[in-house]
Amino acid sequence: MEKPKFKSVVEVVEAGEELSKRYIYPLTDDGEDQLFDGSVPEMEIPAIDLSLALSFSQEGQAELSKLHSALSACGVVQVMNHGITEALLDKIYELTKQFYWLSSEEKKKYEREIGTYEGYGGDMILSDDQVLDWFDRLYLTTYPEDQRQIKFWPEIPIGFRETLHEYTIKQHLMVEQFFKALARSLELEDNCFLEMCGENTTMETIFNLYPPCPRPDKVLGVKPHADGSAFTLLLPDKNVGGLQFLKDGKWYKAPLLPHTILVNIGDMIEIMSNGIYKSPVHRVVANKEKERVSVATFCNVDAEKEIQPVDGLISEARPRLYKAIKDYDKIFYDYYQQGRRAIEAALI
Ligand SMILES: O=C(O)CCC(=O)C(=O)O
Ligand SMILES: [Fe+2]
Repeated sequence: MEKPKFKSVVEVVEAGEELSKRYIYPLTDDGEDQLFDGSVPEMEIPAIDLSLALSFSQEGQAELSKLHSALSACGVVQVMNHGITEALLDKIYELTKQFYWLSSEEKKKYEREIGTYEGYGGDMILSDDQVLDWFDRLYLTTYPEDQRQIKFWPEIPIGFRETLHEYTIKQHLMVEQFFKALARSLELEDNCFLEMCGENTTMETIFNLYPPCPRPDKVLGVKPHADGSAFTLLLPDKNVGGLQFLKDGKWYKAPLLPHTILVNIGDMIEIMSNGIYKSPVHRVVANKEKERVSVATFCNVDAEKEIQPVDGLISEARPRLYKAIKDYDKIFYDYYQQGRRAIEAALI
């Protein structure tokens, strides 16, 4: 159960208080962990033309092979030709920033309640010894429409609701295409994942703000985690870096990638693909001078559906890795806040 509210990071900053110990990461024996300052090597994230990948042409086949090798090696790609205009992506960034520039009083009209995700607030605190992440967020269910809680959708900045609605419709089309590309890249029927996910695939969009942090050497924007989604569409800040991925035990920073959408695999597709596609562990480091924003959309499996590795991806050479699992989101958050990977609970 969530503990009573701590302060939002913006409130901590505004009050000019000394940094609470609750944000400081304890030292571990692994010196690598302490490199929070962004001086890690840059990761190359392959670019995939989504429209071309689905085109039934030779070039399309090459694109699908590229997708396969990227997702089996590191679980993240930048997607181009996704059907969403640059202008719309720019508008989403802009409205996110404008929302966070509002007064605390205005933002609190959309404040989430203790023990629930939806709305504006800080990191959810599940235990007294949990190290807190340096972000504030606005968490909104966007799809299907009848699951929206409109009272949490900001009325100001003007246009926020309409633009998020438009973005959701466009994302939904892209999500269907991406599910098909995933299936095709694994030589499965186009609708294989879509059918397993159920008709009620849900989408949640999270608007993250990382204010400047006085101790970026000791505090993290977001602790290391893998996403519990099927996959995540991510718009990282166009100008301020901070996102890092763990690959073969080492951290790499994501390059700044204006105008593409990063898509990372989440635990659901790792399970359904029998571990062929990886749900990458990632984190966000804090920045001393600059604020950073990002907008992540989690595409989730219908909670009622049981998910498991697809038959066609199980063989003698590749035995089944995961059991059938339901209501994954219920166990996910507990594991997440302990810095553990929830997917371990699904391992055979
Ligand atoms: O801010 C980012 O770039 C990533 C955020 C993230 O990993 C998440 O919200 O799950
Ligand atoms: Fe994430």
